[in-house]
Amino acid sequence: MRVVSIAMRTRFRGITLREAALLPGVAGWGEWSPFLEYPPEVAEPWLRCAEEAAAGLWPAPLRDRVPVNVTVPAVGPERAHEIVLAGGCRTAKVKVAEPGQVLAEEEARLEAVRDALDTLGPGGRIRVDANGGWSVDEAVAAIGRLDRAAGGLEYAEQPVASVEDLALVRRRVSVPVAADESIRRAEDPYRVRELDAADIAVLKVQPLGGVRACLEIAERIGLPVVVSSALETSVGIAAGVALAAALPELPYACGLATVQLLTGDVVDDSLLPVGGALPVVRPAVEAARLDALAAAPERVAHWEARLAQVRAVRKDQRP
Ligand SMILES: O=C(O)CCC(=O)C1=CC=C[C@@H](O)[C@@H]1C(=O)O
Repeated sequence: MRVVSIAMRTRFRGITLREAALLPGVAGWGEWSPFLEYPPEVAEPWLRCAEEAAAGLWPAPLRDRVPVNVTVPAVGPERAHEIVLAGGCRTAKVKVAEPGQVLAEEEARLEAVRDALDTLGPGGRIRVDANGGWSVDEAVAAIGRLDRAAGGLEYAEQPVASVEDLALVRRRVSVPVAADESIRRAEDPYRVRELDAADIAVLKVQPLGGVRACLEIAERIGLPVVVSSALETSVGIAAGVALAAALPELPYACGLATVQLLTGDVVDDSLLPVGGALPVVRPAVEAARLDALAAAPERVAHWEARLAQVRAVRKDQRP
């Protein structure tokens, strides 16, 4: 196992330093990078994703490029404008409902994003992600206001935390609703379908146990899918790209342009968007980069202990 530690360009999800473990296998490296606070049971499907990658078990691609969105953290309007211009993507996903933020700041962020997209040309789309940060009434009010500020929202992702509330919000707003945490953190990801709680399913390969597991969810959930990242290096992003490339239909841009949020990477040819899309490739890991980004020995020991804990959880789960 190799462990890397990479500084973020902008604080995102409360994180300023991203750690990832890379596991070798017959087909190359797989990335295992569950967030540090996740207990072993939660980190277990993330490991299945890394093992699948290292074993070379991805399905054949159906396309050779994957359209992506630029990800705009909860930053001020000037910075949001810069990020959208620099990204060159035609779709922007904007973080909203972060603690301590007021709606007026979010409206200003969305207006700046709209302005930057229009500078790049016609047809730009804006989606927002609230990470379950609103109550039902707050979500209904905020989505209306943000829809106006954005000049039309493509969709609102996880406006409220529970799947029941998601269904309530969906019935009260005209903007389409996407489910993320209601799928990847749920006991039963298919409750979203049973309750008619969403128009779109956001799938992340690591938390959901890999590319093939996600393909199965996509088939059973019966909703259009947006593949999104978990802030991986290009090794982990390649797994998301493999899923996006294998889906029978891909009507929306995917949230896989997040290598832009990192200050370093483990490959020379990072999976960064060109003309708003990622190429469907699996970039090769560079040994020199693993060395340059290597985490401190105590952090490597921490990840090794974590891996042992996840394997112990698996043993306990065996009948
Ligand atoms: O979807 C994107 O544009 C990028 C990925 C992204 O937003 C996230 C990645 C990792 C952790 C999450 O807090 C966050 C998300 O909420 O989807």
